[in-house]
Amino acid sequence: MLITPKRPLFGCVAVPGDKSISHRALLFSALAEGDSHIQNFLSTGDCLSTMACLRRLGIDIDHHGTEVTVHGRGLHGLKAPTALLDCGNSGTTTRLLAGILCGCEFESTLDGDASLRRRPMERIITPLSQMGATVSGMGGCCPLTVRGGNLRPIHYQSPVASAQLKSAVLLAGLFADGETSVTEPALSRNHTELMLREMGAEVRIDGCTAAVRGLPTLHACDITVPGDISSAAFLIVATLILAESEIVLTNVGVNETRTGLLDVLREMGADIEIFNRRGGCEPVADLLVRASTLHGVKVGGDIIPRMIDEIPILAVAALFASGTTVIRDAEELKVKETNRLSAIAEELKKCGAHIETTADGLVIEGGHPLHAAAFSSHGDHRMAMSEAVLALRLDEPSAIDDFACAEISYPDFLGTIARLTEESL
Ligand SMILES: O=C(O)C1=C[C@@H](OP(=O)(O)O)[C@@H](O)[C@H](O)C1
Ligand SMILES: C=C(OP(=O)(O)O)C(=O)O
Repeated sequence: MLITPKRPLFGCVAVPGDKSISHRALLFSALAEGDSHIQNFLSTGDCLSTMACLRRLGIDIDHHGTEVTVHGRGLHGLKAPTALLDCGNSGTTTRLLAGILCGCEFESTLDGDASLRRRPMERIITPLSQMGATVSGMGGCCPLTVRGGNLRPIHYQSPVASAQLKSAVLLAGLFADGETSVTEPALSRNHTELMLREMGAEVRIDGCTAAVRGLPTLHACDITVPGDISSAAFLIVATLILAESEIVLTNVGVNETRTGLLDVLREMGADIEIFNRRGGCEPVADLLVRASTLHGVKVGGDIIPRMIDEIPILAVAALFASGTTVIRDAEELKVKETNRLSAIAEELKKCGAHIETTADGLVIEGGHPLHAAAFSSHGDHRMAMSEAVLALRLDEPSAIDDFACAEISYPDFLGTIARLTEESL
């Protein structure tokens, strides 16, 4: 894919539905009694993997683009699959579904692509085994075989702030008689807690501890998925770094456990207004973003889980900020679709960036001259879109290999950029 430098972005756009919430809407609706209707569903790679797995587990799902109806079969309604459960590229599918399968009295195997097979599953194997399930992986990775049933509640002190780990334990906790809780070192996204509560489960949230009481009856719901702030992030940074740009992003999910990037960009000097706040258990808002003069910042600690998927695009913003940006406490990026810390440093250097990795983050010196380059996405959607945003600001067209992986979370990303550019003519 060849990306040419662009004029300002201008106009109004709604980003696609939130990936994390789309996964959860499917999974939890399957465990509910009755039909759940989902609107603005993210109908792309990862969420379609979740849908295919649920169908293999005997759930009927009607799917028309962004509208989905899940015919829930209740907490104990999943059927033994006759084939492997293919989670594709999706860590969320694997870890959340593993938690649910621990409550089912049959054996099933979860597997996925080469990237997924490298991602650590030991982090869920440990607590799920403590609950009484039999979960085994190849060297702590996929393929993962789960034999469930007869679970006991636990309190789990998680070594890592991970919503996927937390959700796996809480979902297994739905099948255990009593309260199952997870305490994490910093608060990760809380969509599981909010949606389970909305569906009638007894959920307790106390700082970094989330707990669920087992054996609830979950009731079917109408769920409208907010726009994905992790997808909005690419358009926000593109607008900030392309002079004279001004865009409005409508219907963006602004759950506080996801808005770390907005806080950091504002601290860097970004002109971002959040208005029209509305919504139910998952708040949404519209964002007005204008091109801005940015300066470097130090980022680390509890804010990192609130922007865990936005570090690659923050690194791109930092290239156009004066001074140095230091990102710490981000070692979790090493176990995403690719090692995002080394991949960002390797790729951004290709266009002349001054960027180095540290043990747990990145140091980026902004303001150096940059030039067009041939980038690799490393097969990682967030890398591909970060590189595309960077390419918009380079002197000549830049190439990105395997850009197609962007479809995992934002299929029409380049079309959206093209439309916003035309509107500025
Ligand atoms: O729960 C979720 O939907 C997600 C949690 C995060 O992963 P971790 O739980 O591994 O931090 C995030 O990186 C991923 O894109 C989606
Ligand atoms: C890490 C991500 O997703 P997952 O863990 O579900 O593969 C992501 O979308 O950036």
